[in-house]
Amino acid sequence: MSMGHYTNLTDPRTELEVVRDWNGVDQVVLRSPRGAYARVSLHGGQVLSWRNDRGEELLFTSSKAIFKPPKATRGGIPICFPQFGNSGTLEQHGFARNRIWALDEEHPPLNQNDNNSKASVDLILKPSEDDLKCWPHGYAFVFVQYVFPFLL
Ligand SMILES: O=P(O)(O)OC[C@H]1O[C@@H](O)[C@H](O)[C@@H](O)[C@@H]1O
Repeated sequence: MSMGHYTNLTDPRTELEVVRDWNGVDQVVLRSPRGAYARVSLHGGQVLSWRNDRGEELLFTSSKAIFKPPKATRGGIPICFPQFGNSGTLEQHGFARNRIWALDEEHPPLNQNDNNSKASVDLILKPSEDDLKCWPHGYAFVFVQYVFPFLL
């Protein structure tokens, strides 16, 4: 699999790999030359870990987190869509946290003119028929680009 299609790495020293988690879901792992680290799961398109170059975890994950679909992971950076909390008729924080996202190969980088060293991960969620039945407001897809500025 060509990783270059999935991320916009402006620092060629950055290591990137796609690994499979214990549920068979892909995760994108980024490592900077100085040891900073990020892990993004395609389950929910969620950032699960972000560590600085001193190895310190910058994101909270609950000790009660359940890392198994269809339960959303409690912690990291979740994508709450199309509702937050119980503000609508859907499951808490919407269904996007419980879907398997895809790495987006087609979207052009949003930060094309920014020469700072960094890496980004592009993710896309396309609605299923069932999604459109329970949330019939019509949308083509949800696109998310995470930009990690630690890769210096
Ligand atoms: O427990 P979940 O579904 O992962 O949601 C995370 C948290 O989301 C918050 O919005 C709620 O106030 C918390 O009660 C909840 O624990």
